Amino acid sequence: MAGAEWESLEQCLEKNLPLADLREVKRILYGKETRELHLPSGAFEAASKGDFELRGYGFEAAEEQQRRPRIVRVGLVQNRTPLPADTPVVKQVTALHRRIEAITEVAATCGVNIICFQEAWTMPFAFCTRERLPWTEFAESAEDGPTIRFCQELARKHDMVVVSPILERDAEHGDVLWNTAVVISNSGAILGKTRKNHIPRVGDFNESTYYMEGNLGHPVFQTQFGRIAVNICYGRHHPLNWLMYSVNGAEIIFNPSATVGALSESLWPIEARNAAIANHCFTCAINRVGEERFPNEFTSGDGKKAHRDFGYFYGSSYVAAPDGSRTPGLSRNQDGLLVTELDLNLCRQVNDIWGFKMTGRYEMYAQELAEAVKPSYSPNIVKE
Ligand SMILES: NC(=O)NCCC(=O)O
Repeated sequence: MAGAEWESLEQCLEKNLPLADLREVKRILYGKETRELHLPSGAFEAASKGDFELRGYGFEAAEEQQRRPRIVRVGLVQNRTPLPADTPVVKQVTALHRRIEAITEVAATCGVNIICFQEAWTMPFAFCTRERLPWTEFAESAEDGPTIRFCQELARKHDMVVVSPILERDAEHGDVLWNTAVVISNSGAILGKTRKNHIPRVGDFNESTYYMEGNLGHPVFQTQFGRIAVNICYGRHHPLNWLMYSVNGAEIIFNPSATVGALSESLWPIEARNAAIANHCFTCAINRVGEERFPNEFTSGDGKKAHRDFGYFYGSSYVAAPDGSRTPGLSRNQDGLLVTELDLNLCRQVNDIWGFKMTGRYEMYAQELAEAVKPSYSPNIVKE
């Protein structure tokens, strides 16, 4: 499996396909072409100086007579952990704060209204180790922890909604840990939090050692820029999880993730895009970048030799639209900021064309599912 030396699927296609073929391949792989967004030259200079990729795209919606366009700019941030995993905890968190502060600064100059960081962005993805210390020391309060206060400052300074996925320690309820995303309004007030509903038990993703399945359901947050929800990482494999955010009215669903190439890279371009299509909403898939090495070797009961690293986090963050089109991905090997302009009117417009909300048989599914989860259930298989 390719590591950092292979930059992206897009770059490979552009390099190797004749123009006419490239157009058709892109039409099928990405839907209709997304417009390149004009971003300030100073932003590109700052990105290049700060050693991260900056890309901008825009999705169009048709003009309506009775509604004005509902334009919003989202920023997706993917990044490496800047310091080795055995550096003292506070140093690692501080370095990540500085990195994100610099990228958010550039996002502000690009007019970003809502920014979302990657899953558990304040720490290395240490859940593979199943060790407690020092990794549980990265957990902090979702109400007044240092990262939340830092994000509140960012939100106020840049008039930006901030979606901050962290490892949460809930001191009010037995000091329990959760995999949480905190949504901070552009006023700086905490709008609320949402927790990861599904915990992976696959490969080295041994996250059930640290926290339980989320208990907050599928909240949707009304922001000044639209209704948003957060489906954290592994939740993207569960179509009903996406559906429930959409049932509650989400227009944009963020999917902050941490996943590696050998496990999921072929699923990555499909799942968030499919969710955008099926739910008539925008989806924003974000993945971290690079390799993270841990001080002690670990195994995961899969016959593989003991190892110290997780494999390759392949970045490739992208945004998908309700009409099935999507932006190209950020690179597989660099920190990056993807700025995307959305017209939220597209959600209803596509709903009116395809009508999945109208034709979905939710009552029938609800009844059948309510039966199927009963221990006495017998599957409806018709036999000769
Ligand atoms: N962080 C996380 O849930 N990763 C699981 C692997 C995957 O969903 O690709």
